[in-house]
Amino acid sequence: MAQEHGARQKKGPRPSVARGKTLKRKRGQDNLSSLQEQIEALDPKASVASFTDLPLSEPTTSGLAASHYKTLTDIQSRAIPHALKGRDILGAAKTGSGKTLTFLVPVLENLYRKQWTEHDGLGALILSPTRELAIQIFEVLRKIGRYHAFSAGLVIGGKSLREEQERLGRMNILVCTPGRILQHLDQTASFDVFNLQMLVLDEADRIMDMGFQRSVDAIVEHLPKDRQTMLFSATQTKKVSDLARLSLQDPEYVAVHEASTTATPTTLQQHYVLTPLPEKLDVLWSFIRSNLKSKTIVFLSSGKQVRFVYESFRHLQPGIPLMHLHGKQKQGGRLDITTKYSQAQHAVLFATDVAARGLDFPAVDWVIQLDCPEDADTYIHRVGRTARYERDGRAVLFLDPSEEAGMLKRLEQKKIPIEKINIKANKQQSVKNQLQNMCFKDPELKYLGQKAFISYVKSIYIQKDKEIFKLKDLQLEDFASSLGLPGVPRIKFIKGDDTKELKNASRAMTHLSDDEEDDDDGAKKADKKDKVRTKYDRMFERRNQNVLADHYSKLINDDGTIVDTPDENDDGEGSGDEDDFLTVKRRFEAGDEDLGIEAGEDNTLVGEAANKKKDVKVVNLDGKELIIDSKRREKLLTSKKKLLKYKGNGKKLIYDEDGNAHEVYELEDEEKFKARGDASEQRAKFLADETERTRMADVEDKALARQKKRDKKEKRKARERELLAMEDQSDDADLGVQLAPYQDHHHSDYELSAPESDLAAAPPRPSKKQKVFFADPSSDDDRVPKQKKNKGQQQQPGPIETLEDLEALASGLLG
Ligand SMILES: Nc1ncnc2c1ncn2[C@@H]1O[C@H](COP(=O)(O)OP(=O)(O)OP(=O)(O)O)[C@@H](O)[C@H]1O
Repeated sequence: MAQEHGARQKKGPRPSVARGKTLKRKRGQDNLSSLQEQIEALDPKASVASFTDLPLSEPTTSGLAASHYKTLTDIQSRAIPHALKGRDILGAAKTGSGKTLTFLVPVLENLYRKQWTEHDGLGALILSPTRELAIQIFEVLRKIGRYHAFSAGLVIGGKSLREEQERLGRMNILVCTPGRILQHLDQTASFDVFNLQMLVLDEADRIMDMGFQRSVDAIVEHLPKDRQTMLFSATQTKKVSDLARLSLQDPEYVAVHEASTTATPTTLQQHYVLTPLPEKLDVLWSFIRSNLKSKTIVFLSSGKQVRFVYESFRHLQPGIPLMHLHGKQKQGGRLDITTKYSQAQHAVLFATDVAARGLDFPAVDWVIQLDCPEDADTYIHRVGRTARYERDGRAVLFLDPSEEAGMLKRLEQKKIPIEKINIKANKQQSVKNQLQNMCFKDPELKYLGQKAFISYVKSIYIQKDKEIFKLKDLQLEDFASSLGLPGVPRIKFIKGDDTKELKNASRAMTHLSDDEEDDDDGAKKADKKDKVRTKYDRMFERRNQNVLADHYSKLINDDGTIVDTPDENDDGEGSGDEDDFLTVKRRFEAGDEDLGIEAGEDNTLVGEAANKKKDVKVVNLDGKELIIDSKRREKLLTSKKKLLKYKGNGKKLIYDEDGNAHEVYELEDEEKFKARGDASEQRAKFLADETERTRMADVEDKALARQKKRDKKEKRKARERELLAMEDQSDDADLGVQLAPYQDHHHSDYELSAPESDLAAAPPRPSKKQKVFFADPSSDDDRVPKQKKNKGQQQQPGPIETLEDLEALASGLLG
């Protein structure tokens, strides 16, 4: 925009064009003041039926209409008016009731009424607990915000920090995951949030719980206190501690379904089946075989469980597409799966709780909880993936007899109606023998099975609610054999493991490392202590080492040296494996000749070759040892640049007034030093002083960088205002009108808009034939729920289909 105005000033606008623009601005200004008046006059308690009844700007109204949103849902009609008036909101409404629009509409509107431009910086920050949900929110924002001029970005990790850094400073609205945005707040000097107007937490109870506690508190520290804050969730509470942490000001608690008799959608049928742990997989298999024309999500307690069930069922070929989703997959794969599953008519998705909250997969028929959820809230969110926005859905919870009483009590406390059903005996099939066969033939699958077993047992062990989860009551031996395993894997527990912490901690940091999960007795403990061991070391120490995939085998050198490669894509939020933090010293193979590198005068390089046939050790100044082969050595000697690598770091010298060089820290006279007191005290004091000095310097640097940026922005804005005023003066002479600059942004490069495909038709409903798997205990009737017509269900248009699409989106500038 600044460029545009600069050019205009030089040439001078043609009178007719300028008059047209002035008129347009005047109209905009009038509309804006009238909108402001309407908002002030708006009675937030009056019921609003249609979006056109709300005092919304033209771009938002058009965006909603183009996305086929006409009437408001309950939560929308009760919360949007408060939010438009700038109130802090605590929004609670059932799953699938339209909470996303409830915060997105006010975000767009409140920034629009403030005439937010790119020079104003970040106006709204929307936090989501998972990447998938952030992507989904971002897509809805793109749909309804398509006629606005704001710039919006998606910051969810999984791509280069630097690329994001470059663009962040230009964003008006950001949708992000807590970890990644905190990284930017700490590290990106150009990213300034001093002007932030709105903070939104979707799935707020999840974001405020222990897993994100530190990140959220640190994020909030960066934000201005004077802002509008909105919290939404299907399991939202009025927890005082949360309100204090976010400094909410007199929030409006909008709990639409608080008075409702159930906490879950009324269109959802909920059942549980009593299935002893060793029979779970048989029942699940039989269910899938009987519902080949359905769309189902199966929730399991860990990524390892998900992988095993997915891989083994895939081998068994049930006759329906199978997919799997868990936090350890790479971002591209995760995106691919969510897109494919969204578009699928019939499919089974095996997932961890990464898919439990917020995801709006269209037309899901069944939610199966193969593993019991950790609490009733998780239950509510999992089953909420079906029966969304006026649709029907069915949910089935698998309970081991030991879990039944405890879980039913918890569900009742949360007003969740659930009924027991039985499995029709004639529909049951067993896959136990097939799994045993497969594990025998395919060691890789057996290995996955062992991992699945261990992770399941551990998941039960670390659960907090011991009224539900009783490890000692589970038939573990039979469970292991139901997975096809020849024996029960040995497990060692560490006391003090905490469910939430474990779930959220980077996997690399958990106590539960692979060596504790081994069923192997061959690994020698004494050895383990002395060596630096990688995950590959541990794999090779296992008895079942032939289970390793080709990929791992390639990592072994001929002589058995193991090469560990760092996972560049591991962003700490999902990809990578649990032990990636362990690395071995990189080792080069021994060469034929000696290195011939002599110690230099400054002793930077020491060549040491005891024997021509042996390794050559190079010790650099930092004391690191490297072993170099002959070919590499030759190359090394020809390349000064490469040699620099072994030279260690240079010394920093300071010159005094007489031009004499000094080291930064020089030894002082020993007597003087002793006279000043105890050495350790002096050391501690020195460290404390230096730490404080660097901290202060860092604070000053950051403040300076921010101030510079603010000044620059201010200058730019002042210039823009000046130009507009000049234009106004000349136009006023002709027309006597005032200008409003925001209209100029319309359809500019920074527009928050993208062409959208129209809504896809809802997939056909499952046929009657496929729904005869579960039987009501009180009757033999196979009656199925009537499927309601899919009234106005908003399908995901799914424009983000590939990683490239996501990168393009995440890069921020849309239009
Ligand atoms: N006013 C509306 N008219 C028609 N469809 C709507 C309306 N509001 C929301 N929807 C649709 O309802 C579905 C659920 O909306 P949304 O994802 O916002 O629910 P939610 O309350 O956030 O659910 P969850 O608690 O699971 O996160 C979406 O497909 C959305 O397009």
